Amino acid sequence: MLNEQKVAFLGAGSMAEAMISGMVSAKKLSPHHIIATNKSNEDRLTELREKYGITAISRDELVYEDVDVFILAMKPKDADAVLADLKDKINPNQLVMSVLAGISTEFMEFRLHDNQPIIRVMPNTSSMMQESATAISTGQHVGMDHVLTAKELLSCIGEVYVIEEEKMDIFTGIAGSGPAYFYYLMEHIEKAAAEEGMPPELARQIGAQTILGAAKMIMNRDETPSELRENVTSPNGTTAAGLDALAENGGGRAIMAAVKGASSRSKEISKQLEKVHA
Ligand SMILES: NC(=O)C1=CN([C@@H]2O[C@H](COP(=O)(O)OP(=O)(O)OC[C@H]3O[C@@H](n4cnc5c(N)ncnc54)[C@H](O)[C@@H]3O)[C@@H](O)[C@H]2O)C=CC1
Ligand SMILES: O=C(O)[C@@H]1CCC=N1
Repeated sequence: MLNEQKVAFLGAGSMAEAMISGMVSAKKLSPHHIIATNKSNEDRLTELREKYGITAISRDELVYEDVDVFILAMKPKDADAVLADLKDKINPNQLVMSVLAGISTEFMEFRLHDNQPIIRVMPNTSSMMQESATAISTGQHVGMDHVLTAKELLSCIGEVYVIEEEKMDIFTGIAGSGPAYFYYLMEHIEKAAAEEGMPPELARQIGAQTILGAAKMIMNRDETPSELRENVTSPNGTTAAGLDALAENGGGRAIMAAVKGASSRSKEISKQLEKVHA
């Protein structure tokens, strides 16, 4: 189904690259049918072309009518300018997907054609390993065929969850921004290990394997995370000491604050744009 589809990214930064990498690895689309575009950075396009064998061209070179699916992948602050430009170049049969944090389908629908099918997407950079947790929510003019196309395309980069748009902010707090929390955790694991004399590279491998193992346990076992944690924790043992230190230092609160902070920022971006364009 995806075979003949042409997918054009508008914006060629880290998120676009992570998705492109996953899509190329999945081999469901011809790499030539994956098109990366940006406003002006030609070196970046050359890099992507050489690394992934895709079509990488400037926005001005893009033949808009040949594209089946557009993926908006610039920063939210550039959305308005890009949408204004896009409106004159696309038709209402083309599917527009957007990975922009905080930009609602309503905002995009208002700026494109009546009846434009728009799907809001929240992937994460683990797309590069085809391990993204990706959410989609649909605009008013999206049909089942569009949803199927989006799901098939995004399954190239990992798991896909269809959610209500009002849940996009919290999804962003958990999954869009989520990899950064685990990288931050790893940075501190490495630091503690180094202070105890373990080489950081070795600590990195051990820490990553530990996160991977815990994730697989959560995904494949029936126990809840609390039960799994209890199974690790011997009375008066090492884990109890570690968890006590986490609690004493506000570990749980800090994790909740991170998720809620990112979610709030997603809401705030939406509100700021609504205000500017009211
Ligand atoms: N980085 C991440 O982990 C995630 C990012 N996102 C979303 O992805 C989007 C892009 O984020 P990043 O890739 O991290 O940013 P980035 O700064 O790495 O890339 C932005 C890209 O947009 C291009 N650009 C800027 N103005 C443009 C225009 N007018 N027309 C075409 N291209 C234009 C830039 O040249 C650059 O290639 C953001 O909206 C962000 O909310 C969503 C999920 C995760
Ligand atoms: O930091 C950001 O705004 C983007 C959206 C989710 C992850 N990165």
